Amino acid sequence: MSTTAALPAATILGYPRIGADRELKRAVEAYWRGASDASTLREQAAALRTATRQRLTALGLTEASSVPADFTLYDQVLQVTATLGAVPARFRDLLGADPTRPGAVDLDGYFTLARGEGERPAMEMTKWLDSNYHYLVPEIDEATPIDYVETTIADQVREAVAVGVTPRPVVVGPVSYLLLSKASDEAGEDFHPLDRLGDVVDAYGHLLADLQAAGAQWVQLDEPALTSDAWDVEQGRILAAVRDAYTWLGAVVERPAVLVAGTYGSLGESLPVLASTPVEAVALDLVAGSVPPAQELAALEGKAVVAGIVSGRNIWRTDLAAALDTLEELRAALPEGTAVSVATSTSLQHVPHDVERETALDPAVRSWLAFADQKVGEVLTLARGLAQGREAVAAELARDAELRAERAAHPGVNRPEVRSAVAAVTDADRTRAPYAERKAAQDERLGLPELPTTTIGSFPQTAEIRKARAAHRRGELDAAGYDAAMRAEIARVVALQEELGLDVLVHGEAERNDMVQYFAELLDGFSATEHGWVQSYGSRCTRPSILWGDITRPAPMTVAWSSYAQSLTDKPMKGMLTGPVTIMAWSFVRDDVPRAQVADQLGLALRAEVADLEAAGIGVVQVDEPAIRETLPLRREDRPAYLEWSVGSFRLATGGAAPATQVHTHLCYSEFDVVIDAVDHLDADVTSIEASRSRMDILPAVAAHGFERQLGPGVWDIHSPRVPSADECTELLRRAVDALGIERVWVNPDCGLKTRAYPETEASLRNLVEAARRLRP
Ligand code: MET
Ligand SMILES: [Zn+2]
Repeated sequence: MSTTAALPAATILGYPRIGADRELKRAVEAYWRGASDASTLREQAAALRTATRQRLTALGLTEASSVPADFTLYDQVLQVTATLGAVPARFRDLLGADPTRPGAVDLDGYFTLARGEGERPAMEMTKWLDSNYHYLVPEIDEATPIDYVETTIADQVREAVAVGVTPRPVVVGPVSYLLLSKASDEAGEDFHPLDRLGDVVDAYGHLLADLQAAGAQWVQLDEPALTSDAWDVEQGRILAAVRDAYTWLGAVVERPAVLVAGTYGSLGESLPVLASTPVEAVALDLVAGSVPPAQELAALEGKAVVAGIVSGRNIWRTDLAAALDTLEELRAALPEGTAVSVATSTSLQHVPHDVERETALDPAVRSWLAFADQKVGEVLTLARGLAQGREAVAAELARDAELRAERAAHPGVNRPEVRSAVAAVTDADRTRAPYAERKAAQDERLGLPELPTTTIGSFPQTAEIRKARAAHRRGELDAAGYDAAMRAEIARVVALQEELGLDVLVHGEAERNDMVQYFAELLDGFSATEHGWVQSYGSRCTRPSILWGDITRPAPMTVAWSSYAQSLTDKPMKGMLTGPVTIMAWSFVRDDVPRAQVADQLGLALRAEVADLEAAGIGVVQVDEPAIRETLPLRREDRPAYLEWSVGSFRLATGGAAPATQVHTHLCYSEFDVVIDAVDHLDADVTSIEASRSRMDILPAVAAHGFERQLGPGVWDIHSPRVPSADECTELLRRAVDALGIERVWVNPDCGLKTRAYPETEASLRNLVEAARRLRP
């Protein structure tokens, strides 16, 4: 590297890829269906990139290297896997599909990695840090090919340069890539993906050279994994990896300047290590993290600093005055003359595009929000304020202060009756009768056999259900017609469960489009958006609700459906609620009160719902908390406080239930072992978890922990259309019985059935019931 171009004064660390109207989703899904061909898809993707570049330029990101080049057709981690040709052994034949690019997958191969094919399961998907985005987990072993084999990332740079824009390519950095990987099934006993750091860094060296050749002046290497200290490898080894990787990459002769981005939290001990390497700039997340101590900042002498001060995670306007305070504090603590750029804290991929389009939203609420495009404006404003002084942005500061005051004074934001109800909560409200007493009362009331069978709640969402919901939304089906359609569906699902011989029935959740949105629409304090889509994974998007006010429950939310369902059967009907933590995790949550306050407000609303279900004669209530694991803080020291309020809110929701009411909870896609203690503290009578894919591996840990209540480790992996045989279910169940004792085991699938079709649902449930019967004494 000869000369380093200055970093732009304002930039963003990434931008949503899916398109303001989900163009990418439509384009790739049409391709998958065979409704378009590869060249059409490539053209559509290029058009989307062009539109994004033009949009960002029009919004004011006009300096060289201020527009990120971070596009990928599916996932940013998979993009690195493709770039390195680092595919799992079961997909190796896909390498070399394109003779012009030896060792690389082609377009179809890229999608096959993500989606699987025939007997070959897709690469595993898991949550990206503590966000709702899912990435594809690389599977690495001693023999995984790792090389610089494909040029998609550099091609994006060339494409932009050709139209006069110098973009800043964004790539997941080498250390995070390996920390986010898992050892493949073929790996040796002691292998850790970090063992391959040298090969990965070597490949990145070639990538950097190609980016330089393509015309990039800067490259951004995202190292979000460095802001967590909860990896399965010692911190010292991670720090050594950081030092080695960036010392080595710094020595690459032909390369752009390197910006290492520490996103989703503070870099902590990684910061001094990065400071000791030749990288040209470091990005700090000042939203999830904080301004580092002065002596660490002093070590950054000679490097540029990117200050991530506008949240890439939430949808609230930035408090501009407070942000300027932080930026000035940072600048004052840095060595004299350090260049400070203003940026978002993370990529904006977690937020929707443009709040201006939300014309149906209450204008007051809308005025408090900033989506991706508004955040670009905030970054530019703050950069101007930092460079020229507050007077230069006086109008923006005044407007922001005004909106902030309006928000604080809005009657829905602060409801005294809600605040005092939360303040009046006591420990007793979060405490049920001792388990032994509950167990006796529930056994007597429910009279269930040993190894009781149940499902997790939802039944397949058929085309008819979706049609009825859509017609109702469009006003073509009136409330009575919609109600009748849902009741007919409930009756069908109840009859099916009776025929299958299940013991605890569900109403099937036909009326729910989504397990969080359903409640958000019925509670006060939430708003929905029309266009607020964010990428969840691949082509899948969600439209999170906005939780902006104090929460109240104007009317019962589930009682009519559950009691209708109960009226159709003598078997116990399970009422079905979504827990406070999951409602929060899958919504955009207000930033003006502590999360513990919000959680307790939700807890109280759900507590009232539980009471109404009980009053309607429902004897079993399930409160789903699948998200309790995914919002676990990235740093261990922050976890106890989180678990305290999150567990507390669940207990508030369920703590009023009578001893004879059986409380269930359900967790899925979770590494159950890390939260086992917290789950134990939920004090649910029955907990269902995901366990079939891991062949019940979790059970010894559960048994060792001394988790004493009932557990339903899933015996059917509902994420796949495969029907497990009765033998297979029996075998899994036998393991569960051996580990836990027959009196504690429930028999259920891994998760809800709403994404499944009826044929495999019926066949699988039949086998599941059969397995329980075989093992009953
Ligand atoms: C993601 S957990 C899903 C739980 C919900 N009760 C269902 O069955 O769909
Ligand atoms: Zn689930």
